[in-house]
Amino acid sequence: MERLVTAHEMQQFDAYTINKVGLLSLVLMERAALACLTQLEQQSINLRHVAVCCGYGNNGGDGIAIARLLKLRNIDVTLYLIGDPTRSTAEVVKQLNIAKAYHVPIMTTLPNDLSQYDVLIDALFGVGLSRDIDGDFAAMIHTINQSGAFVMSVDMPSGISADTGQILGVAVKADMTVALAYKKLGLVLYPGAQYAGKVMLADIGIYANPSQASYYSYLPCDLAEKLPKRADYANKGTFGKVLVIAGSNHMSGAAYFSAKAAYRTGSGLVHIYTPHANRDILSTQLPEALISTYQPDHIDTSKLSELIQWANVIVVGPGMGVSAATQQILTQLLAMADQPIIIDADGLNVLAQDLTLLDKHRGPIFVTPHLGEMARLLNTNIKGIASHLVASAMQFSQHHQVTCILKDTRTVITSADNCAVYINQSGNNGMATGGSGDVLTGILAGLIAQGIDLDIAAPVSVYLHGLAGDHAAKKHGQYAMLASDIIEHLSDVMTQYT
Ligand SMILES: NC(=O)C1=CN([C@@H]2O[C@H](COP(=O)(O)OP(=O)(O)OC[C@H]3O[C@@H](n4cnc5c(N)ncnc54)[C@H](OP(=O)(O)O)[C@@H]3O)[C@@H](O)[C@H]2O)[C@@H](O)CC1
Ligand SMILES: [K+]
Repeated sequence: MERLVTAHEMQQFDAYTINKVGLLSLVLMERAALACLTQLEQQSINLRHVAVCCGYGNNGGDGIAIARLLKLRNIDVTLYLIGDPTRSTAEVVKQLNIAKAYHVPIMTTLPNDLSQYDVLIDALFGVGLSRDIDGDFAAMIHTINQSGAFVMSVDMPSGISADTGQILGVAVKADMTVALAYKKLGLVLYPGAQYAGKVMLADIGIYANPSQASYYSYLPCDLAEKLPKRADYANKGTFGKVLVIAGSNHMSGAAYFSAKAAYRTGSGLVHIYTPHANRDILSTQLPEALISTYQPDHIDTSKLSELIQWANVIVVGPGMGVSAATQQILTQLLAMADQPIIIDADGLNVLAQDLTLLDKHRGPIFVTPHLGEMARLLNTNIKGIASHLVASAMQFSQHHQVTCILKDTRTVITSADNCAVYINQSGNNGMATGGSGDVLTGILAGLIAQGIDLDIAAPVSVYLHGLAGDHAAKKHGQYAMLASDIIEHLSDVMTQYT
């Protein structure tokens, strides 16, 4: 598991390490500078002419120490100091005195051009960036971005919010960022992840006191432990029963993807409930599935009740269309069922028309909106959601007591009981293809059917979905891969990592 931190958490850890543990601030800074230098030396780039661009906060302090270490290696280095010197931290004052003692060349005027340098080190702002950048700092960042030099950012690309990954006015486009102690959320969330370039993590001796992470991602080594164990002595009932309510007249693809993914993830039985017109095609495509059908203009409520009682977990919504039938099925489901329900796609669009439906359900609810669906659920616009992924998902989870899987390049998962927030880092742009979301609902249902702990069901499913997508992309390429390829590569991932 990889822990991710906010700016506030990082500041708390820094303060705890310095004030309670007793490690000197200058020692941490020296380690930060050495770690940056080591990373730089491992890149195959020229280090003949280097400029280090510093502010007067401690991120600048790291930069001044880096400039001095470069000077000691006989590299031609120039230190540019931007901003108001009266705002210098105590560490910056000390670092500057040391740098002067080692004769590091220091400039305090804004350069018009930095293209004569091979490498630029960006130490303008780290986790202390608190507002939009303008004036001299903005001019400096534009000059850095226009230089054509290799750019290494210290801790954060200056201008990127450590909490949201958003650009505060203007931001440095780095080739590489050395994250000190922990990756900040803004290095993982977009557009920050793109501005950061390659992210390297450096241990500088920070002691994180609170052991419970507030934000985390999974790593491949987590899968074996998290996937539900399979009993040797088993029958098909052992691995759970999934009900997939999906599809609309002559539109059976979503039901197929969801049901097949649930089987491929290991569930014992999958029952599809879909309009009558889809029976023949689905029974041909997926003979393993049980199939019951309905006439969209006349839902048989007693048949639906029977299916609800049969299932351990229910998927509702993929490909159903926003219709009276979808509305009726969702309403009955939420009123009757007490097992976990996964609401996706048109299930969410119908829900957005009447969110009080959620109050009726007694069991756990998982919602899987993409940005457009989330905007409808929160009655806002996509831009607002995209720039505040974590806050948006958290707001919906807490207000409606549901697990929210907000799907984006970095899918964010928040839970009703305010557990740690999961941010997914597996997957690739080839997964932005029709049917990919249906596959995710099937994986989630499949794992829940097999008894995975509900607290980790959503993160494990999203991570597994992304890894299967990465395997599919390796085989078919990101342009050509299909949702069905994600399903086909579930087996590689589940055998490789377990
Ligand atoms: N000892 C430690 O704690 C360690 C810290 N370490 C390093 O320190 C970094 C954190 O340092 P930091 O907290 O000093 O913040 P930093 O990012 O340098 O910037 C703060 C300055 O920027 C200013 N400012 C903010 N926004 C602005 C804007 N838009 N436009 C203009 N000014 C703006 C702000 O001004 P103010 O808001 O006070 O007016 C303040 O002066 C961390 O990322 C890591 O690299 C490591 O070495 C490990 C040990
Ligand atoms: K920086």
